[in-house]
Amino acid sequence: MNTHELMTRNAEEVVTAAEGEALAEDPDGKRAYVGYEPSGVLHLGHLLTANKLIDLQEAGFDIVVLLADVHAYLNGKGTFEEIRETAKQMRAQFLAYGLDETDTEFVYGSSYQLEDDYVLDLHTLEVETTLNRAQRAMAEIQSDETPTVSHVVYPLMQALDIEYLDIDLAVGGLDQRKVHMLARDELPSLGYDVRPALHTPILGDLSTGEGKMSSSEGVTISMEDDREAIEEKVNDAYCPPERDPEGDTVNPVLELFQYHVFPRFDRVVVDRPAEYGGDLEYEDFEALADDLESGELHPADAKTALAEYLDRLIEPGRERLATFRSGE
Ligand SMILES: N[C@@H](Cc1ccc(O)cc1)C(=O)O
Repeated sequence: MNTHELMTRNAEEVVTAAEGEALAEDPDGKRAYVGYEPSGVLHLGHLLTANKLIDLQEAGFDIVVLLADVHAYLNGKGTFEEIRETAKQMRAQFLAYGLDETDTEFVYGSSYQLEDDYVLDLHTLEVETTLNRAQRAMAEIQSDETPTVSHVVYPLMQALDIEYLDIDLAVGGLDQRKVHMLARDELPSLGYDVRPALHTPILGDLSTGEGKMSSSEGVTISMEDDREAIEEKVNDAYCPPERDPEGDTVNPVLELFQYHVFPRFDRVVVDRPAEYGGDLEYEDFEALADDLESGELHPADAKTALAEYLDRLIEPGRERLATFRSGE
């Protein structure tokens, strides 16, 4: 896979596509980042963007993971001390998941977001941006409680992070799109460059294939889940035999293979007893999806394999989490 393919596989869009292409031509020394509000336990939502970071790392980008402690604080996620502690756990789980320690820079937001220059730039952005625009930027990030002033400061700080972390490519789920657009529109008013953004899709809920999968809404798989819990969730997952069911529904089992399993494994083996035709082997997602659609691969066998591969992916992070919890 060439650099541009690695960069764009499984991505929903790059804004703009032309800027993305230019970047892919020479990724050496270029910096890509994702920011995460610290959360104690990683779930598949975090891992989807982490997979993209691993792709970008392989393509030659330098990776920055922002542990967005101040943002979590602004978003009402606890006391500052709690958030800092959680951020440490999160970092350990990301490393265990497969981000290369020597090529990944972890930065705490609070290490630079409280400095004079940053805060003054923030105030300038506050003057430049309408309340309405800042609120719209937050619509898909902030949970449904009553918005507070902190919720409109939040996206402006996220925009500034791109400049202060010296980022060449901002990465995030599609829910970050409006913040990235705000950054593209407003950074030049401070004399800073416009940077491209890459967005990953938001996957459907495991049990229904509808809406969005996250820890707060619906069923997801997290690093807290043991093999049994993963099997249970995957077994209960919606898995229609046809590939593209009508409307907004997706096949979550296929999505998990596409976005989580195939990017991280060269080959997927589905165990099947000899009397049912023996093992099946896949080197790419399309072949597996075709077999599921044609009936060659039974949904129950696909689910058994999916649970096994997800378990393998999550295992190292789960162990780190257990070590953390036992106080080591
Ligand atoms: N907005 C991101 C967190 C984030 C914060 C600051 C950033 O610079 C980037 C990302 C989220 O929803 O989790």
